[in-house]
Amino acid sequence: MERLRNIGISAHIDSGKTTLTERILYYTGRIHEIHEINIIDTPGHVDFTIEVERALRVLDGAILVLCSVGGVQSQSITVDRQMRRYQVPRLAFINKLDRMGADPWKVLNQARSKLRHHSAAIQVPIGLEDDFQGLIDLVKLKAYYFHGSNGEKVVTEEVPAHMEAIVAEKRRELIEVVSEVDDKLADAFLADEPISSSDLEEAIRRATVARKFIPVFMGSAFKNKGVQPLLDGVLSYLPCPTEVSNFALDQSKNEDKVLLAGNPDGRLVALAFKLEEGRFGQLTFLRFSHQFLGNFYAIGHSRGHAGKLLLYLEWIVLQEILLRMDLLDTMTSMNVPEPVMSLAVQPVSKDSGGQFSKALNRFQKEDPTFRVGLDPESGQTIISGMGELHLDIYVERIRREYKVDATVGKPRVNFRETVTQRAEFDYLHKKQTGGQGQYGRVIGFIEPLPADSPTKFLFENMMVGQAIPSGFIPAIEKGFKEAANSGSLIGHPVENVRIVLTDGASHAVDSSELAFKLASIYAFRQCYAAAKPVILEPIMLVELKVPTEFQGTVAGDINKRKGVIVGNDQDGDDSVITAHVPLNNMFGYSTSLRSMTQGKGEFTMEYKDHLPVSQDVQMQLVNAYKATKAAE
Ligand SMILES: Nc1nc2c(ncn2[C@@H]2O[C@H](COP(=O)(O)OP(=O)(O)OP(=O)(O)O)[C@@H](O)[C@H]2O)c(=O)[nH]1
Repeated sequence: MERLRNIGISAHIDSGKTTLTERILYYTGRIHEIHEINIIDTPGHVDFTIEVERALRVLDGAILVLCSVGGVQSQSITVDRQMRRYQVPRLAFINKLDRMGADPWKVLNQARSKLRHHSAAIQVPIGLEDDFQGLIDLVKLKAYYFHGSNGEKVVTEEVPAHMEAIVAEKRRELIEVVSEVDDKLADAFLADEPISSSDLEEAIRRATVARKFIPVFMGSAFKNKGVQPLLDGVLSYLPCPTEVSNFALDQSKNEDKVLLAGNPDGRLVALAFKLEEGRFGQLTFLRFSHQFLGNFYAIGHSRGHAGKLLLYLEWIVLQEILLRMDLLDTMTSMNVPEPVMSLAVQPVSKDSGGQFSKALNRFQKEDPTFRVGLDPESGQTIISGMGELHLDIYVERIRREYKVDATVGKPRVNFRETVTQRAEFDYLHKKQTGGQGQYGRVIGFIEPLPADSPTKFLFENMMVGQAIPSGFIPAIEKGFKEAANSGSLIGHPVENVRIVLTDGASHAVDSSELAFKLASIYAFRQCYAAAKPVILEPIMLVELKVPTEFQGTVAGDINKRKGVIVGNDQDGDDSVITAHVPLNNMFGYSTSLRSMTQGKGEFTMEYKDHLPVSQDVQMQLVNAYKATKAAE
């Protein structure tokens, strides 16, 4: 275990992740030739957020790759934020030192200013660009050169005399920076005691594992230089599985957290972090608390379960594993973002309904950001996800893999509705048409939940006395829930609402669950307008990088899209713009950015928040909704 590392490699596009990964596999003996395998990696696009999130969920450490020319780019910021959220200790690797314009010191400063990294270089390069020859390790004070056709022979030499001054300066900087976050090193540094290689190495390790420091490595993956020292760095400075607290949920104990690796009771537990429905059934990716030597087999089945836990699994594990495994745990809550976009899909022919639902079931199981629902009014199937591309891919897979010809509606944004003030209801539902009548009266109020409320819908029965027999309360809650599913402004779910029942009335013969459920639905609709409802729309955090000559045009266009520019930085010849923009105004944005910047601009976007739309937009949306309803 001490020499095992679970790591991820994350970076802006094109910085050399794939090249670096391949070299790592080569030098660790996993592949025997460079260019031998294809690496399956997770695209960094917002539409595939969940792939990145679940990978981060099971990592113990990571390497953030930065390009020594491009520096800290828009996606570097996004992936760095994700790693921070999952509290993943990390190293930085400044790649492509062989390229023209390579400047690792500039990149290190950007990491400090833009990513707020507390970091320092662990190495100094010997030469740069065409002349990049090797690296000096500031901890061990040795020079490394990489010989052989694939750089596999690492030759260690003394620090060249002409570099002693810069090495001394950078080593002092490293010690200073680490001292700021490591008391033990600080004591030695302040007392002016000599600091040995191993003292320094241990201090760097403590600070990195504690996520207070990010050591910076350098090299050229493509030219096979610097990868082995980076790997040594992974071993020296990133934690092994037993040093991090990775949790799963204990099903048998009401979802208590249990420690995965290094589990103190020595129980065999596992965390299921990804499911894939394949030709041979379900494939489950697990992280175990123990290391297995040799092969083992497991068979199992799952019952799907939405909610905080993504899936509950039941397992039967063969052979001796069966005896040792007393429970198996499942995914702890990942950051699963709410889908922001939906579209209607329908199989053209009724005969393909079976295949169609099979496809949808499978996608839902594999991808928690992909949801399937029914439009309560039209009865159409609605799929929701993280963006246009995300949904396009599933529509295409329905066609290609399941051979289902489907009609597809226009993608639309997932609006929500909410109330802004308290409103009272008092509704009597009464019908007497021969036979048994219907009688139910509900009295109470609805009001907004506080912004930080963990639930989006809360029903409370605060009735004193027995005006309504308690057996009818669940039906009342059900009625309110159903009504809140589709608000009367534009038919979207009403969220952040608290409904309180204070009184009511019933009839000995005519009251029924149905009568109370209907009374609640009508009560909700009755008081909804008085609660001053508003429409909420998804707002995206958009990061743009464009050559400065286009900055004005692009910023003007963001304003036209009702975006708010929150940041504007200069990065060499580029402008980096950060803005909050309504998703509804971002359809087809990549095409228009391309034409505004002659193809030179790039952008990333991720979900930020749901916020109220302006009054005029609300009017437009409400009118459009009324018009489609009238046409039906
Ligand atoms: N000069 C130079 N080029 C490099 C280096 N590392 C990678 N490249 C090149 O940069 C390009 C992108 O490298 P990849 O390894 O595909 O980068 P990536 O980060 O996996 O890219 P995406 O998967 O598109 O995000 C390729 O043309 C590589 O050959 C390097 O150290 N020096």
